Amino acid sequence: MSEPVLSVAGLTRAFSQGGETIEVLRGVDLHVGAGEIVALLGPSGSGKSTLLQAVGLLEGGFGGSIRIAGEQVAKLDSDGRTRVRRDSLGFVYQFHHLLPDFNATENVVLPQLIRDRTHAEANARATALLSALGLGHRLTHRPSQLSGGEQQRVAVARALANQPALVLADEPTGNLDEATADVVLAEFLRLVRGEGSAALVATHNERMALKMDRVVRLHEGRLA
Ligand SMILES: Nc1ncnc2c1ncn2[C@@H]1O[C@H](COP(=O)(O)OP(=O)(O)OP(=O)(O)O)[C@@H](O)[C@H]1O
Repeated sequence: MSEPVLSVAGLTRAFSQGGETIEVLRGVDLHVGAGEIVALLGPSGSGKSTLLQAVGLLEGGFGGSIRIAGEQVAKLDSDGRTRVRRDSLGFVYQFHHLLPDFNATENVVLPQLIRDRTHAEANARATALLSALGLGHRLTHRPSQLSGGEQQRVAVARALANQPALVLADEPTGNLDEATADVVLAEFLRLVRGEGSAALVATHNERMALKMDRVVRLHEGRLA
């Protein structure tokens, strides 16, 4: 069997707050295979975002082991973390975090230029991804000129722009009404599968979680 895209072992994270220590992650073990889409389910405050931030190398202060695409990344310095995020990871958040002064295409082009693609290559890929998400008619709209669902589709295209081995998504449809959320999630899953990426998707929505390949549940700081 090929090595998992993500292997987390004994992951811990505690926060000190007002003289009290809150142990949010108490030894999380998790493996995500190549191309596998895993739902990370848990109630509010159970530590889903904390886990995604650790795996996304966005936060320090955790203990344990994290391997991404075969590389131990838990102890990398800032340059190393930036490299892994750029080369192996894509991110989708509840709120899109698109660059407001750039249009839809440009938001998907920019991360590719950091990977040394030519402008023509990056533009072609951005157009293909956005068109696959039904945004072929919105390529030059800025985020403020797009609906919430359209903005999230652009964020999905941006996350997949560099063909990441692993997409980390934190409540990717949490800001959308139920009907729009269903459509955007279906498109997200179709595109991630089509691209062959793996994904770890945090949600508190059981119904959405069941549309993914596997569900893991965060409970009292561990995965069940
Ligand atoms: N910087 C911090 N300092 C202190 N406590 C924190 C910090 N960040 C998170 N926590 C606490 O850790 C717990 C887990 O938070 P986290 O955001 O990971 O939960 P979550 O499962 O993503 O919740 P939600 O579904 O509401 O987004 C919460 O009780 C939160 O208050």
